[in-house]
Amino acid sequence: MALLCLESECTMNTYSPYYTFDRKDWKAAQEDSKLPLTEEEFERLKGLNEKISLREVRDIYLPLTRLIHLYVSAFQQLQEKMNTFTGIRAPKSPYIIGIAGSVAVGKSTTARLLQTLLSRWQEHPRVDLVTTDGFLYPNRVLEEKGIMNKKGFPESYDIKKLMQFISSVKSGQPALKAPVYSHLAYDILADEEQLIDQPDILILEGINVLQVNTEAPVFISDFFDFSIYIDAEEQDIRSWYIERYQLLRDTAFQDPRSYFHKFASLSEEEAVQNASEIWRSINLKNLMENILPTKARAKLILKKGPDHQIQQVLLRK
Ligand SMILES: Nc1ncnc2c1ncn2[C@@H]1O[C@H](COP(=O)(O)OP(=O)(O)OP(=O)(O)O)[C@@H](O)[C@H]1O
Ligand SMILES: CC(C)(CO)[C@@H](O)C(=O)NCCC(=O)O
Repeated sequence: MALLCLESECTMNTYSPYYTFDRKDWKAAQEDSKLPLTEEEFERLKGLNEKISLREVRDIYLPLTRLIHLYVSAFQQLQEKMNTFTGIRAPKSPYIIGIAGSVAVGKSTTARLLQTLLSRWQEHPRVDLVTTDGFLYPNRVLEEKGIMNKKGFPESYDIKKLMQFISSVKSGQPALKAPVYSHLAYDILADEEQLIDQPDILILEGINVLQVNTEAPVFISDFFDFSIYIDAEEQDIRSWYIERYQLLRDTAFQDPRSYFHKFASLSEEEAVQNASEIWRSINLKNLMENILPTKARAKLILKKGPDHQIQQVLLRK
C-alpha cells in the first residue's frame, strides 16, 4: 500500500494529506485573485521562455503566486509579532521557497516565472533566485573523485557549502555570495559570484533541494518555508531533455567555448542517440534513485502533461 495518496484516484479521498485540484478547480478556487499585468509585462514574461503560454500563466501560475503571497504575508506578520514578543530586533529573515524535480522538468522556467510574478507585490518586491547547480563541485574535483559521470547525484554537490549558504540566508545575513554554474562551460565559473543581499523571498531551485541524508543532523529543506515538486511522466521529461539537447546542438554547442562544442556537428540521429544515452545512464538513474523519492516531501506538487501544461495541483493540508 502506498504510504501517501498522491495520484488522481485519491482526489475524492477526504483523508488524503493533499488537496487535489485539476485545472478547472484550481482556476475556480482562485477566481477572485487578480494580479493585473500589463501587456508589456506579459510580453516580458514570455521572454523568459517563448514556449510558455500566457493562458498557462493566467490559469496556473498567477493563482499559484497568489497562494504563495498569502503564505508570505502570514509569515511576515508572524515575524513582526515574534519580534514584539521576544523584544529582539532580529535581522529580516527571507521567506525561502524550494523548487525540486528532475533534470529538464522545467524547474528554472517555473522558478523564473514565480520570481517575476512574486516581485509584483509591494510587500515582497525583492525576490532572488539561486540554483543549486552553483554548489556542484567543479569538474576538476569531480574528475579527481572519479565521479564526472555522476553530475547531479548527491555526492557531486558540496553540500556543506550549500547548507552554510542557506542557513546564512535564513539568518538574515547581508551581502552573501553564491557560486555560479554555467551550462555552456559545463562547469563552475571560478571568477563569477551571485550577490544575495537580504531579499524578501529567496527561491532555491535544484534537483536535490528536498533530499535528506541520514548521516546529517539538518537538511536543506529544514530552512524552507514552502516547497514545490515539479512532476511529469518519465517519457515526457525524457523527450523534453532530448528536445532541449537538439536545440542546444543548433545554438549553444556551436559556440567554441561550449563544453559540448565537439557535438555541434552531430547529425540529428546521432544527437538523439547521444542525448538518450546521457538521459538513460545519468539523469534517469538520478531521477529514480534520488529525486522522485523526495516528491512526497513537498508542500505543493505540480503535475505536468506532455505539453508542459499543468494537469493537477496537489497542496498539502
Ligand atoms: N512551462 C513550460 N512551457 C513550455 N516549455 C517549458 C516549460 N517549462 C520548461 N519548458 C522547456 O522544457 C525544457 C526544460 O526546462 P528547464 O531548463 O526550465 O528545466 P530544468 O528543470 O531547470 O532543467 P535542469 O535541471 O537541467 O537545469 C526547456 O527546453 C524549456 O524551454
Ligand atoms: C547540472 C545538472 C546536474 C542539473 O541541472 C544537469 O543539468 C546535468 O548537467 N546533468 C548531468 C548529465 C547531463 O549532461 O545532462
